[in-house]
Order: sequence, then structure tokens, then C-alpha cells
Amino acid sequence: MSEGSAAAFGILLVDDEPAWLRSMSLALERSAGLRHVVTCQDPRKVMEILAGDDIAVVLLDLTMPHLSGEDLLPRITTEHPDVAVIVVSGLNQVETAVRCMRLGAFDYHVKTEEEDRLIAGVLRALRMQELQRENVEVATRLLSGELRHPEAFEGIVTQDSTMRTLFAYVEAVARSPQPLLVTGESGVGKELVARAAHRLSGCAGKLVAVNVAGLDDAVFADTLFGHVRGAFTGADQPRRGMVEEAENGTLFLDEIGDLSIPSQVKLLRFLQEGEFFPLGADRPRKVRARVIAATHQDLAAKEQAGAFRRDLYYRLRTHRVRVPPLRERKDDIPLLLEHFLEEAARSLGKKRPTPPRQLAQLLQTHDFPGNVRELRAMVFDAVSLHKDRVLSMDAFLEAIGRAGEPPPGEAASDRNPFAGAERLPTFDEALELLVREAMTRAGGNQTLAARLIGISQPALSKRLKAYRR
Ligand SMILES: Nc1ncnc2c1ncn2[C@@H]1O[C@H](COP(=O)(O)OP(=O)(O)OP(=O)(O)O)[C@@H](O)[C@H]1O
Repeated sequence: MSEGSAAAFGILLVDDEPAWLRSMSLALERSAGLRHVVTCQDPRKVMEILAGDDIAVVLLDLTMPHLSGEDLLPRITTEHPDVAVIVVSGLNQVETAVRCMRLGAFDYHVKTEEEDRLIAGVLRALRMQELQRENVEVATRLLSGELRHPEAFEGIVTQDSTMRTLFAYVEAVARSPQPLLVTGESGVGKELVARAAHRLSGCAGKLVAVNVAGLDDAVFADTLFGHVRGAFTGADQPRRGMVEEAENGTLFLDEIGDLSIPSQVKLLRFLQEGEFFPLGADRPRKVRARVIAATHQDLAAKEQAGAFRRDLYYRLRTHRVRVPPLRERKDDIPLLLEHFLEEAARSLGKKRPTPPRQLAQLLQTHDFPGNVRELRAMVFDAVSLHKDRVLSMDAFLEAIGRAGEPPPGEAASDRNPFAGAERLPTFDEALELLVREAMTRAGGNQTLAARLIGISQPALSKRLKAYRR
């Protein structure tokens, strides 16, 4: 967990030994940047402190005068179930530990163990607390369905309800320092979602985007973490890595599914410790930057196949969203068409053309394997070619037709819908199936259906009449 979020949570140390309270407060601040630490020597005052202060974690000694930790523990867990209590005892007794856990303790530590282990335990408890609070926040936002900052999503044109839910989720987790994983097919708008999350994060720094696909381990390390002068032959100047560029901001790692295993190890270290070694440096550097990762790949499958480290996978997906492909939100197509017509006309210095009435309908018959990017390219292409007032459908028909063609090298017979059929339809049956499919895809519009299968509207109408008889 990075220091940023942890520092905001209150921690209460309860012990009758002032020396332990002092040294633990110092250790929490020094090693984990935890500054909101309250100390209490008198266990009788604990409930009062909890009622007044925003405390997330209590470190509770067991043996104290007036009131023992074991008596206090059930009162805390009953009255403040959202507070995590870590018992810190001088006794290394399994029975005591089991009793405390049964009474609702989050964890049990022995005072003689290494300080680092106790601090790691506190950070673990804080992480749980943070996730719990975020869950409540997410549920509240999703239920209210309202966005507090709709302007952050301005560039994302949509009226789809799944997308609206996704926005509410992104808004709820945007201020978390934990990673956000954005998945979805190529061209669905993952980068736009990452930029919206950054805008909502309230971070003062900038968003720095790095496409990690195809970077070998050395280039990845140099790009992200930089190097010191003289780190390798030719390194006559030190270089700041992208992580430092993104300090107090967001590091957006695109195509994370392509990261090599050695690079995954380096990234995990940065996520866990918030620190990294520039190439050639003998001391680590600490930088606070939120990581947003994106991929079009199935990371779970990659993890299962051993191509993606499990620890990194779980770390990255602490918060996650899947941006649905365009074919799952076809109602967005007319809106996006309008948006891109406007954008294309502006950037090409042309007057905005009027789209033919059936264009949106035609586009809704297409599956858009390249998603929003494909639609955008189609519109730009058509606007750049267009001359009359009304936009021609031809460029779109051609693009859609081409999209259905097999890729070069793939034989047409591989995609033959009849290949493998036990009984071939007769010519007339096949024709009827084709006509009916075109009518379904065109939403009952005969002109459009006729264009889809390359015949005239009267010819199609004649066939339909014949089928009705
Ligand atoms: N809902 C949307 N509204 C407006 N423009 C969009 C929308 N979704 C995507 N775009 C545009 O489509 C293009 C592709 O979007 P983006 O780069 O965010 O996709 P991606 O999912 O990150 O793709 P890749 O996986 O290839 O990196 C960009 O030009 C983007 O501006």
C-alpha cells in the first residue's frame, strides 16, 4: 500500500508502557509514513477516543492495569465493527491468540517479533479498511446512479447504461492510490476511461502514458525507472524515468498483458514498495504515482497459463473495469456517428455533411471488431471523400463489406457458412435465408437490406412478396 492513502487513516496505540508507545509511533511514521497516530496509556479511555476520533486500526496490548486488552477487545469489535484490532501481546501463546481471534481481532502479534512484521500487519489492516470503505462508496454511487463530476467523462460519448455504471464505479475508486485495471477489446475507449480516472483522482501531477507492448526488459526498466549517469556505455547523462515524470500523478501502462516476466517483477516491486532502482543506482528512489493499467487481453487466462504473475495480476486488479465492445452497446452508434461527423468536419475544414437517414441503421448492422476506433476511421474516411451536401453511404458500405472479408491468406471456403452442413439448402432456400437475414439486420428497412446484399430495392421487394404467398 502506498503511503498516500494509509497516512489518511487514524491509528490508535493502546499500551501502558510509554516507551513502547513512543517507539511504535516513531516506527509507523518513519517506515510507513503513518502520521495520524493517537496513543493511549489508559485502557479506560479507549472507548471515548474511538467515539470521537476517526480511527481505522487499533494496536491493543493485552496486559494492562484497570482493564485488560482481552476485556476491551469484544467491546471494541461489538461497538465499532468497522475498526480492525491488532492485538500486540508480550505473550507468545497460541491459546491466547486463538481466543483473541475468536473475539474478533484482525491479527495477533508478539512484541518481541521484528518491527517490520508488525508494520506490514498494520499496512495490511489499513488496506482492508480502505477496500471496505471503497466498497461502501461504490455501492452508494451505483445505487444513486448519479455522477458527482460528469464533466470528467465529457469526451466519452455514450448513453449506454453499462457505461454509466462504469463511470459511477470509476468515480468511486478514482481517489484510491490502488491500481485500476481497464480491460476491453481494442478501440473501445480504455485510454479515455484512464484519463477520466486521472482527472477525478485529484492528483496534482500529470498522466504519463507508456505503451509497454514490445519493450524488452532492459528498455522497460530504462523507460520506467530511468538511469544514472554512467549506468552503461553511452549513458553520459542521467535520465528520469516515466515513473518520476508521473510523480503525484498517474502512470498509465497500456498493453500490460504484453509485459515480460522480468519486467513484471520490477513493476510489482514498485507497486508494493512505492520504490524502484534507476539503472546503475545503488539506492532506491521513492515516488508516489497511481498506476492505471490497460489491456485487450484476457489477463486471467494469461495468469492461468503462467504467462502473467499471479501476485501482480491480483495487485493490478484491485479495482477493475471492463469497457464493453461497441457491438454490446449499439444504441451508442447514432450518437457516436454525430460526434465523429462533427469532429471530422472540423478537423478536415469542411462543412458538416448531413448523414443519410439510413446510415445509423446500416452501421448498427455491423459488429465493429475494431470498435469505436473503427467507426471513427470510417466516418473520417467518408467525410474526407465526400463532396455533396448529403454524405454518401458508399464509403460505409464498402468499409463494412471489406470488414467481412477474410483476412489475406485465409481461404473464402474457411468462412463458408455451408461448409460442414450435413444437407445443403437448395438455391431458393439459401436465397430466402439471405434475404430474411438482411431484413433482420436492416431492422426491416428494404432499401438498406437491398444494399447489404447488393440487389435493387424493387428486386428485394418482389422476393419478399413471393415469400409471403
Ligand atoms: N465513447 C467514445 N466517445 C468518443 N470517442 C471515443 C469513444 N470511445 C473511443 N473513442 C475514440 O476511439 C479511439 C480509440 O479509443 P482508445 O484509444 O481510448 O481505445 P483503447 O481501448 O485504449 O484502444 P487500444 O486497446 O487499441 O489501446 C480514440 O480516438 C478515442 O478518442
